[in-house]
Amino acid sequence: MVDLRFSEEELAIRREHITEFIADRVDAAGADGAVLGLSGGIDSTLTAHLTVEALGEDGLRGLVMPGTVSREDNMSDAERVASDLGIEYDVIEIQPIVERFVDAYPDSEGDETAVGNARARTRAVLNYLVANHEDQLVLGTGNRSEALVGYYTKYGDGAVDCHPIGNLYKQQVRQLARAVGVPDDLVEKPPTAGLWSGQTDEGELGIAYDTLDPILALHIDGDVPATATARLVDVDVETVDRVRAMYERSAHKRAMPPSPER
Ligand SMILES: Nc1ncnc2c1ncn2[C@@H]1O[C@H](COP(=O)(O)OP(=O)(O)OC[C@H]2O[C@@H]([n+]3cccc(C(=O)O)c3)[C@H](O)[C@@H]2O)[C@@H](O)[C@H]1O
Ligand SMILES: Nc1ncnc2c1ncn2[C@@H]1O[C@H](COP(=O)(O)OP(=O)(O)OP(=O)(O)O)[C@@H](O)[C@H]1O
Ligand SMILES: [Mg+2]
Repeated sequence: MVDLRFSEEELAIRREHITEFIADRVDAAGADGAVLGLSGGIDSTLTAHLTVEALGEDGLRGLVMPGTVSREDNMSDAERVASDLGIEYDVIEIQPIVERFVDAYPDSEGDETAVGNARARTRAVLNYLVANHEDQLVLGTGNRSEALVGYYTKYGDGAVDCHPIGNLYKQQVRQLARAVGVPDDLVEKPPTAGLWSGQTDEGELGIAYDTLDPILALHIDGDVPATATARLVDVDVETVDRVRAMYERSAHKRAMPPSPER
């Protein structure tokens, strides 16, 4: 299996690079710190840790935003992260807001994707409500694996001012999370978008991150042909082709909305 984890030396360099990036973005914007959504998952937990390293505990506000499908253990983990880091945080229930959207367009009721994405977009509106009012930047928590396959909600969790961990594949997110002291139970729990009940990233994507990451690194980022990638990762070539299809189908999420040339 192809291993994308960093050497100790490279890991330390990456960690410093990301904390400098966060401090530089906030400084360049003339902002008074940053805000991010805390879900109890590894991406937001790692981003919060690195932001406190960069800005100090006064530089970050966390928003814990449960909805009806949010698991209670995830929400208590999110509050534990905020308390352990010593940052200020608010708990905001999104269900009443999401219900208003569904009431406004009742045909959407029961559509898991549409309503699930409305949950992610409701959180984005709240992030920006706080950022505008507190003069802060909204930090994204997306990693490179999610970005390349488009596994996020356009203008939902994708609506942010910068992506501090956006260059790390999920395996590397786990490695850096351990290094900065994220508790093992948070590093090891199955990633979930939490948009509907029972959802997991690997279940919905149909592939484990330990398989997806090397395919992305070799075939998408490294231009290694599909057949060679399949051999190196020990999967069939159809799996590599399926990942390429996800990458191509989601190109619109990684680009500015286009206009006619003239
Ligand atoms: N070719 C194209 N050119 C321009 N725009 C295009 C387009 N194709 C679709 N679109 C637009 O994009 C929309 C579809 O994109 P979008 O609204 O994002 O919706 P979609 O990609 O269908 O769903 C979001 C996916 O991301 C997952 N997710 C969401 C949030 C968080 C996480 C997580 O890991 O935590 C994962 C979620 O489980 C789901 O699988 C369409 O309704 C259309 O408006
Ligand atoms: N209930 C929630 N409260 C606050 N923010 C949330 C909530 N659910 C999702 N988010 C925001 O949306 C982001 C995207 O979710 P995503 O699941 O990709 O990351 P994660 O939960 O941090 O990590 P993991 O992928 O391991 O579940 C989160 O990092 C967080 O910023
Ligand atoms: Mg999650």
